Amino acid sequence: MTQKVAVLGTGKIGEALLSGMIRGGWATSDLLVTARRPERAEELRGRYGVEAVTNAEAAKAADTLILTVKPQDMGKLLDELAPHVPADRLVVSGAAGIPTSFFEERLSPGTPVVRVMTNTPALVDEAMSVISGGSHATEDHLAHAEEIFNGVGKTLRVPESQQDAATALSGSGPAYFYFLVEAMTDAGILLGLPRDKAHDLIVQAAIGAAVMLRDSGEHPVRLREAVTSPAGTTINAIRELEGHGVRAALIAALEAARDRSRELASGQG
Ligand SMILES: NC(=O)C1=CN([C@@H]2O[C@H](COP(=O)(O)OP(=O)(O)OC[C@H]3O[C@@H](n4cnc5c(N)ncnc54)[C@H](O)[C@@H]3O)[C@@H](O)[C@H]2O)C=CC1
Ligand SMILES: O=C(O)[C@@H]1CCC=N1
Repeated sequence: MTQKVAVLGTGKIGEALLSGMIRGGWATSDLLVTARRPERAEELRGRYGVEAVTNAEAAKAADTLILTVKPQDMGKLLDELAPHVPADRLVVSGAAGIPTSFFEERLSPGTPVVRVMTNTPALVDEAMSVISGGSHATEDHLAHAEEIFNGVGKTLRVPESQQDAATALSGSGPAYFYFLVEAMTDAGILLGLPRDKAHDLIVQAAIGAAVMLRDSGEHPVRLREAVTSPAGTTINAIRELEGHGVRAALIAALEAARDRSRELASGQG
């Protein structure tokens, strides 16, 4: 069955998903987008050849509605959409924090809702998208959401109770790695390297480490031990990281991200 999919509120994440779906072979005639600003709608039309419509038109025309506005804008979007969404539409939320019950309470009784937390590597087909169904989502609805998000990377189903933790780990996760690269590039400058060289060294070390983590089947501890020679350089660095509480800082940071996701649950911000 051909399914028309609309991305509503096509900002950074919405565009990443849209571009991935087109790369993955979706016909642009099966895709719709909505945007708040007319210039943005025009930009998306020009860049991808997709039709840009109003939120109400998208609700009528598409079988699957993917809502990618900020959590704080979701209540307003649902107020606008609710009168136009028949109960047989699949509603997919990409927003942090907001539970499926928030949508179910505002849409026609029985509307299936799937919650997905993806991340920006969707732009390079390396997303991690974590998927949970609401109370009316069937196996078919979850499989359809997986089909869409598998096009931009990996997917994983979790109980909805784990979504705030997933948001802290993989949703926000890329930002932590960019932060580390930024900090380590500064260290390279302190050690006398030009910024561009420091950046290239750290980025390639990150890519190499990421591929080994994914493909070697080894535990991260084993991989780190293989780098850490007796009386060598690495152990001096590790001692500093432990001394500065970096492990504890990361645990606290992810806990704070999880807590913020919980706070966003009301859609008020
Ligand atoms: N940026 C990220 O790394 C990730 C973001 N998310 C979630 O994705 C959602 C979007 O985040 P971003 O793409 O970063 O934000 P963004 O601000 O780039 O995109 C949101 C877009 O929605 C539009 N919008 C707001 N209200 C609208 C309405 N009523 N009708 C049509 N368009 C409307 C805005 O103009 C904006 O272009 C958020 O809910 C966030 O929690 C999830 C995973 C990762
Ligand atoms: O920072 C945020 O709220 C969004 C959700 C996960 C990543 N970015």
